[in-house]
Amino acid sequence: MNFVEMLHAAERRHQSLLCVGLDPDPARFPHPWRNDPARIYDFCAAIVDATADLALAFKPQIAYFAAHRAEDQLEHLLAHIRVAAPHVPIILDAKRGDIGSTAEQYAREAFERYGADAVTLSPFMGFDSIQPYLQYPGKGVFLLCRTSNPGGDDLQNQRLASVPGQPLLYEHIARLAQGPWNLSGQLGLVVGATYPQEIERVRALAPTLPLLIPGVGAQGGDANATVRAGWRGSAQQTEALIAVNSSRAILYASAGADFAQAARREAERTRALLQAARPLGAPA
Ligand SMILES: O=C(O)c1cc(=O)[nH]c(=O)n1[C@@H]1O[C@H](COP(=O)(O)O)[C@@H](O)[C@H]1O
Repeated sequence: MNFVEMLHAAERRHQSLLCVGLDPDPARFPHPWRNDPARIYDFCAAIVDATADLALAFKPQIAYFAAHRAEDQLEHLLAHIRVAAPHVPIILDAKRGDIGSTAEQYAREAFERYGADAVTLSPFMGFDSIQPYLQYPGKGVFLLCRTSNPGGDDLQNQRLASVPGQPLLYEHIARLAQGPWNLSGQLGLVVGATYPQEIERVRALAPTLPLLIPGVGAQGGDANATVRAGWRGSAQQTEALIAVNSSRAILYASAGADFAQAARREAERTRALLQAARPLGAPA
């Protein structure tokens, strides 16, 4: 199964559009694990176990591991997800972007070392910085398009005077990803839940691509508006998926010993909000 097929299968199996983000911050762990980076694996594995049947995808954020010299724990975590949640694809949030020869090493890290099913990338350095990842058949590649942060405007909302139609930069990225760059059907786009109008625009420009949409939960994005803007489906089938990510709101729903149960409750709540927002006539 390729990444997109895995995503569709997980969506059907778990009736979920929720991507559970794994951004482990030891300073927010419950006692007695607080401030102990050696517990990153234990914390994340408990979250995975508590949400395995609720998630459309898991998204570990690599910086939260690397900053604590915990890459070995990340490897171990991906191996655990394969066993505990074998139907749930893993998006490694790395946001890489570099010249081809270096990108080859990053691609190897994501797909061979960690065994991720998909990766997030910055498209800033152009198509040759994306190509090495496309050499891995069946793997998914999400390109940053219209990010959830306020500073996303600085570049992404600039107009490109030299491109026919003078699109905004994020619109141009969406068109490239839907069209000429998507040689092997592996591309998807990242669009922030904090900007539903832009999600709608990206969806219009990229009708068949999976969208990774972070920004509900801690960043305050509206789950209902997000789904209505980005979800494409009919009564018969889902045409193009969205994976709506929430990290901190789930991970730190409780600071106590009940953190995993609280994470499950918050994941259930978010999943239900996303399901309820699907347009009428769409598959339940
Ligand atoms: O690529 C991402 O995942 C991403 C893109 C974006 O535009 N905004 C964004 O917040 N993210 C990531 O999504 C997660 C959001 O976390 P919460 O705000 O805690 O739900 C973090 O891991 C971010 O790095």
